[in-house]
Amino acid sequence: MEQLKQIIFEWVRKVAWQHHLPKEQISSTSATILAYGSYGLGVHGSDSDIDALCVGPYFATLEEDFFIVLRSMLLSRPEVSDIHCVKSAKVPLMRFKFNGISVDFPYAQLRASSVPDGVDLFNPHLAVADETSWRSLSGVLVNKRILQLVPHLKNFQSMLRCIKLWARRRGVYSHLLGFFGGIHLAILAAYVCQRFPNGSINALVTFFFENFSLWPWPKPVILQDSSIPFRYPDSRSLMPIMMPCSPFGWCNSNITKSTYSKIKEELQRGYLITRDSGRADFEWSCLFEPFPYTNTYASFLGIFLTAPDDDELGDWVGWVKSRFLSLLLKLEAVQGYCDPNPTEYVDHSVSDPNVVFCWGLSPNGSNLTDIISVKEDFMRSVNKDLYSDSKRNRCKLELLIVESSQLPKSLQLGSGASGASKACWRVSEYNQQQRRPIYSQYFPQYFVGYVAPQRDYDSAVG
Ligand SMILES: Nc1ncnc2c1ncn2[C@@H]1O[C@H](COP(=O)(O)OP(=O)(O)OP(=O)(O)O)[C@@H](O)[C@H]1O
Ligand SMILES: [Mg+2]
Ligand SMILES: [Mg+2]
Repeated sequence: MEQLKQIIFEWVRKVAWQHHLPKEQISSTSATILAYGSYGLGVHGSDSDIDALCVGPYFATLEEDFFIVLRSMLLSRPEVSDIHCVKSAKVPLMRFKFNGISVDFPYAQLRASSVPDGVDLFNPHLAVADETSWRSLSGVLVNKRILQLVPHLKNFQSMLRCIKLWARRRGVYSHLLGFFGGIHLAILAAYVCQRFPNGSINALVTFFFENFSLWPWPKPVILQDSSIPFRYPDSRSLMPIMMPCSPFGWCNSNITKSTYSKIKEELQRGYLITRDSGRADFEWSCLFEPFPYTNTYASFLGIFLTAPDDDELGDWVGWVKSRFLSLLLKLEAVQGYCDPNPTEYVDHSVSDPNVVFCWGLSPNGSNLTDIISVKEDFMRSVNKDLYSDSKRNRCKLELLIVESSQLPKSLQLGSGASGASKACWRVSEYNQQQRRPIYSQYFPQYFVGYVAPQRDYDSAVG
């Protein structure tokens, strides 16, 4: 953060000079960065990114000075790699790696000639340049508000770390895939801490599961004083959680029918386990056991992504993931239920850089024809607006139904709890043999997937 701050400091002076500001103004101007997200709350782990908001003065614009001047300054730094500009998002940002750590870096512009280090964002006279800057500021404001509302910071942090670990291990942590994101869990954890100000960490975790497994959803979770007037979320919102500061909107959520039911089951499981947390022989490790995908589902949808190098793979995976919600909804429509395991596996038998997703399918799911139509829809949605034709040729996507019995017995599909290391998916000979390809009827060059082979995977690979 200190190194980034230094870069921002140089940047704002360079921009002031480029805008021909008077010398005294150039030498006195300043910009800053503010941590938010899990890093700002002090609950980051090895899987977390750093979320840092860049706050700049009136003359430093988002379109040119941030996305062009600052980007090229960052590009020239040896610590920085994999820079991507996400310009069209509600909160536009740069995403890059700094010394290997992922950084989410949005920008807010103030109507001030200089932004000091300790800028007070709750100052009622704060002049924010535009709506986009307000949206970008909201992450920092929400964090600060949460920290103000929790009675005992250390207990809140420890308890939230436990809850995040539970959510990751049980496969219910991924905003993109319709599960909880960091912000949802932070608000739910803060809610429990508010109601139990003197609770030990054990008691807080236990109360979390009791409270939210019995919660009459879609009753909204509201952290602050409930006398604040608010409009109810729309009826499709299954687990509404209110942001704790003005304008008191609802936390964005992608929760679907399937992910709602998986989250509820996991909360219920947590409740049944932690009910006994007062017992002397209570084992907490049981709460954090990885979700047993292989034992739970008879078949999976394998989503195989490959690219010529790691940089392109990152881009490609990000793009395909941004289309995952439509795939999940379509699968739900034809299958009734789908469990989109958020873990990214790697097939080490394939020479190209790759990522494999493995989603649990309903045992009463529909037939292959329906699945083929789901695949075709998904390919259409991935290809629509694909940002480059060369990407289309170099990066590949395959969908394949894999029976659980075809997975090697040794393969435990856990839920990605093992930090940065990724699970190994071995499908070597299986890939080469017995597979009948299916091509998209809309994009004949596009490989939709394979018809699953009849014989058992284990016997195929010995
Ligand atoms: N769905 C959302 N609705 C509102 N704000 C969001 C949402 N997702 C992210 N944000 C904002 O961006 C911040 C960072 O999100 P991020 O996805 O990095 O999660 P995080 O809480 O930092 O957890 P992690 O440790 O997984 O990075 C959140 O704290 C929140 O302010
Ligand atoms: Mg984060
Ligand atoms: Mg982030």
